[in-house]
Amino acid sequence: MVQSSVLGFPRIGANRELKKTTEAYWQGKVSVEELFKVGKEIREHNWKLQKQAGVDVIASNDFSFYDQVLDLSLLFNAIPERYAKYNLSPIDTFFAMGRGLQKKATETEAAVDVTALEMVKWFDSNYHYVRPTFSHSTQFKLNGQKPVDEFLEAKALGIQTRPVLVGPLSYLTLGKADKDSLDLEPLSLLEKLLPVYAEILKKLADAGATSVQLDEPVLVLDLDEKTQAAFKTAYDFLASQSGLPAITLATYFGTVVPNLGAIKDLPVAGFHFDFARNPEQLDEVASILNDNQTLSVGVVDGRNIWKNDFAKSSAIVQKAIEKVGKDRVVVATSSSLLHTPVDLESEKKLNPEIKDWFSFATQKLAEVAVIAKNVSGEDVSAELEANAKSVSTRASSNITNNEAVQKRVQSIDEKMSRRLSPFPERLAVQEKAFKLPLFPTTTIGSFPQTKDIRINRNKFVKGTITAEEYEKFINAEIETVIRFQEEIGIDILVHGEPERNDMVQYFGEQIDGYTFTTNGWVQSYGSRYVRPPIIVGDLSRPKPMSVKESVYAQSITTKPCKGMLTGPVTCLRWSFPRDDVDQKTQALQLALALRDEVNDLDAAGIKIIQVDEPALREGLPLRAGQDRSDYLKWAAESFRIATSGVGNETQIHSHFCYSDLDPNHIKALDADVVSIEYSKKDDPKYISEFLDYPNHIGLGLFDIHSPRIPSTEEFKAKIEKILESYPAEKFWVNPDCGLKTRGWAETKESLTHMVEAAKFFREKYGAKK
Ligand SMILES: Nc1nc2c(c(=O)[nH]1)N[C@@H](CNc1ccc(C(=O)N[C@@H](CCC(=O)N[C@@H](CCC(=O)N[C@@H](CCC(=O)O)C(=O)O)C(=O)O)C(=O)O)cc1)CN2
Ligand code: MET
Ligand SMILES: [Zn+2]
Repeated sequence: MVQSSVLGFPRIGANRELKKTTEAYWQGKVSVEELFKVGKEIREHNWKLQKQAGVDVIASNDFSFYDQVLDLSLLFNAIPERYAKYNLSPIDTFFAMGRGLQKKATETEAAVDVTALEMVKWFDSNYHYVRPTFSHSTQFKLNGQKPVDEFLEAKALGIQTRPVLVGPLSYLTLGKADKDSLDLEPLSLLEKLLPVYAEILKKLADAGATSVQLDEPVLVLDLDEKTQAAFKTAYDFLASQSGLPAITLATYFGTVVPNLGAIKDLPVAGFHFDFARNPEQLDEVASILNDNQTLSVGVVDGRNIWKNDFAKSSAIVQKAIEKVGKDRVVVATSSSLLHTPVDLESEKKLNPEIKDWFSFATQKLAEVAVIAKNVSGEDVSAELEANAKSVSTRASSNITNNEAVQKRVQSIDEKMSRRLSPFPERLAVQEKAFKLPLFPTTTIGSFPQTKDIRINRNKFVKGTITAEEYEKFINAEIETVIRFQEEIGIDILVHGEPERNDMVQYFGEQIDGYTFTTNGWVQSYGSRYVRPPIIVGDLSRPKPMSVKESVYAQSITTKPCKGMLTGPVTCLRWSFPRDDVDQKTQALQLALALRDEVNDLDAAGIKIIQVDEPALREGLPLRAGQDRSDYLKWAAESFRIATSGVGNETQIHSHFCYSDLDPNHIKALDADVVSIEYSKKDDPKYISEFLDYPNHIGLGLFDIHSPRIPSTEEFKAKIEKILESYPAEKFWVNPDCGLKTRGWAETKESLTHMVEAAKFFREKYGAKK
């Protein structure tokens, strides 16, 4: 019998229990015992669900209270001294590393003030991990035994699990040197790290684990020779230790073929590969297996919500069986299911025709089990038949086609993606029009999404308040935000985005060709989740989406008010895309919809328009090559199509966060002003890369993920440091990103300090001019 396997299950709970409890814990509203209890309940529920669905190989240690990479940093004691010094409990140290901590002194406890570690994109997904941060003083040792505890928890329920840990090479490669140790190369720590891996694996074996899954997703990236060679060092070392569980080395999100040399002859029990994304790698990866190694065939996509095509997947698995034999093949999800919503059954409002095309994490469990049965020769004809019917109904559905949209995409010409004049000419016109001071201050768009806003939106969605009442409420919120900004002296105001549940979902809900869920939450980072809208057909904008709110905001102030939109690439990347049409086409359709919106805003008198593209980098194919250059072309083209319908006097802004950007990618967008996340980029080299960027840049001066409030002096010191290399006349002052996840108290103070610092330099430089 061919086994079925799931690499990891969403840990947020069917009704976001994890978020609710963690946030309550942070607010001091629930005890640590209650927090741990909810974690345990979620784990138990998930394991039982998988068992019931007939999954043979079930993961443990896929749970985390914040992030699975941060779990390892805590487990291996990679805790920078600035956190360790407070002697907080392990869970509080963990949260402090994840999100920073600022606490006033009490009679019994000293004050705490520490920023969070850097948070970065997990490969090309909208999940973010906390970057391991090493220094010369990092001393790896086991700190607790979370994987063992969770393994034993499952065992007590009678469920034998396969613990999953990020593997040593991925853990180090995804990390970085701390600011006090910039000469440190993370990979140089491998020898010190390996014994600690061996120790935890040994403990797992002693607890009864017969196998473990070590995730090495870095194998789908371009790796230098040193890193490739280090795989052999690492896995030879683990194989030389006695009494460890059997290791399955798992890769996903791409093809491993260019790095085959790194994994050939590794002494592991088996490999897992992503065949949902790269079925073509089968021949080559199968050829490197020795006679005993198992092949875990990832065919059920862990990254999308489309129902699996059983016939197609079974054929891939059959081919794997032909190569290595039935006994050595496992049918699996392509990656952890972390990236998919929990359960389709909780969606009560979906059009039934469309709902039949989808499969969320819970449904994917059954898919893996059915495919395994099918290739084992069991009779699953009823399931196969139903599946074939769903697949063909979707293929022939006319919901997905809009000829007018297709024609418009075909008629795109080069002129549509070019601004009227080059930047210097635009700048001259804009300087006259806006008369901005040096160091102009602005924010990225959103202001605190308070409980009150969410409750009122919820009432509006449920129909307990009318559209008029809701609009009145939103306008009052906008007015509060405008008055606050006027009061502290911000130069370019925003309306605060109170009407938006999320920057992508909000637009998705207003664009034809999208569908959306009511409970399809997916973890983005920590306790923050998203409900990605789903692209099911050709995309078009029936009417303006953001004009009303922006125009209202501008109508109550004499200062310039910036309109904010989410760019085509980000709308695409943070949605579940179609898999029957290429991504470029979907991006161009979105670009045209947004172009209409930009033009409408412009016509309504909004002369500063920001089109956010924080997902631009995330969409970059993981490896250098043709795909990557194609992507960069159509991504930039999409942005420019969206923003080039306006005159020179209209100032186009864009915003980027959560990634190491390449200035060239940003240049290609030709935005007049860009704001980029910067506050946690400790490496001075980073800014030098932007020195020749011709247009204006706002470098993010504070971390918006943390409630921590930087002082005016701290802002001044940051600006001073940047001015050592960056020219004052191109320098805008703003936070790292939007403030929606912050509370008002810290928002007010932080922004006030930021503006004070800007004014200080304005005077200093003004005097010099
Ligand atoms: N899509 C997306 N991806 C992104 C970002 C982003 O902003 N959007 N930012 C970056 C970081 N990621 C982030 C992801 C989520 C959030 C975030 O704030 N999420 C909110 C949910 C936002 C949302 O959809 N809110 C809805 C639903 C809110 C809600 O929970 N309502 C209650 C009812 C009201 C109440 O009692 O509170 C309920 O449904 O139970 C709304 O406001 O309408 C959260 O988890 O808290 C922030 C950053 C990268 N990727
Ligand atoms: C993740 S980027 C967020 C941009 C958006 N305009 C905001 O301020 O929230
Ligand atoms: Zn941002």
